[in-house]
Amino acid sequence: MVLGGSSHPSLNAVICDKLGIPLGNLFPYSRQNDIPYTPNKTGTLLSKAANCYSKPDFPYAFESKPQTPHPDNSPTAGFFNGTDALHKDITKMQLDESNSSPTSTQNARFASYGKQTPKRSDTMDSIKSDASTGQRNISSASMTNGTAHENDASTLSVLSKDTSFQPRPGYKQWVAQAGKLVADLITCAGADHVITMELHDPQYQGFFDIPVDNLYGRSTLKGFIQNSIPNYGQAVIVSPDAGGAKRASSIADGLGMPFALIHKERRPTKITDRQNSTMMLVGDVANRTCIVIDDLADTSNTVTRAAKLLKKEGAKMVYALITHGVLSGDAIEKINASHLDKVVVTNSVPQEEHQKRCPKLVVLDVGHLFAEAIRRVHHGESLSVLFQYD
Ligand SMILES: O=P(O)(O)OC[C@H]1O[C@H](OP(=O)(O)OP(=O)(O)O)[C@H](O)[C@@H]1O
Repeated sequence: MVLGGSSHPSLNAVICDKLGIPLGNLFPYSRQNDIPYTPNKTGTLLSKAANCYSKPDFPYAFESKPQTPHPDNSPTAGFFNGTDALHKDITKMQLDESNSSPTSTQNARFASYGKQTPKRSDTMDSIKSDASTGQRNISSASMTNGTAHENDASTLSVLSKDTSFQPRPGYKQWVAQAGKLVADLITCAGADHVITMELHDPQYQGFFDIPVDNLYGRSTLKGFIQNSIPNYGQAVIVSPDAGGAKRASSIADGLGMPFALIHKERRPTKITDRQNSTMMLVGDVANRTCIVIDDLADTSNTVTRAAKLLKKEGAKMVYALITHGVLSGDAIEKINASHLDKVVVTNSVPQEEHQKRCPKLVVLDVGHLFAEAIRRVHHGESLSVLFQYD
């Protein structure tokens, strides 16, 4: 399945058709909402939506039924679900084995789990004590004696019984629950491998219990800078917020270009204060071309406000290079009216309609990256070559 891939419909369809795999979709759920899961909490992005959740006639609730996988209910949560299921299998096989002597290699293997587990209480204790101090030293503990599958058995035992998540009083979860839920749904639906592009945070690969290959759009964006921006060596790469600084600075380092950072503060006290959140520039952009790099533009507030600030600070031209051009709501109108001179996006999101309405929009194709990744996965080849330019 291709996720977050080229959304050029015909291209995706051709890739999937040729390889005999189903066509996937975007994974926009990895960006967390900007409020904790408390309906009456005043937040920023989704506050208005959150307030309407508390109205009695509103048809949806934050907590879905059945409940969203969550560390508090570990039997349904992704990783623990897997280990629980495996643990149950092992226990069942142990019971079977106690009724009849093992006749196959597999039965003999699982029988050894049962025999070894009691002897490993010292190792389990050490893991338990490590967990209580916030450190999991499972790998080193499990290598102290025994074979790999013996270690697996005791580790599974510990994970499913002893390390269930205990929230501290007052602890608020800041997790993209929708992202975890959708990852679990995809896995439950039968996917055994996921290919994504530029997850908002690479850590979101951990939402999945199956292998994930997260591709990057940076090589494509770098190619545009080198081939289409005149005198790009004199330009400045700008990150519009601290969260994207690593992404933008890696491009600046790779091309030997200077780097500037905009500090975006999104901590208003009231819903209506959101537009007043402040942006401050660190770096010199006067009389230079600025290239704003970001992973996504949704409302396009971030890039349009960045462009306004950069022009105010003396920038000659402002390009925005964005991997995922979601461009929802009135984003296109904002871009048209903004100080941005050009907005460059990839076709990880369909751009045909956006292009008709936005003369500043340039679209780069990333279909070949997905095609190569799929080909390599299909033939069991390494994917690392696809990341070497990042
Ligand atoms: O077009 P917009 O609606 O303004 O959204 C785009 C911004 O949102 C994301 O960052 P976010 O605000 O989530 O902060 P982070 O990078 O620190 O996670 C993303 O990295 C962009 O900067």
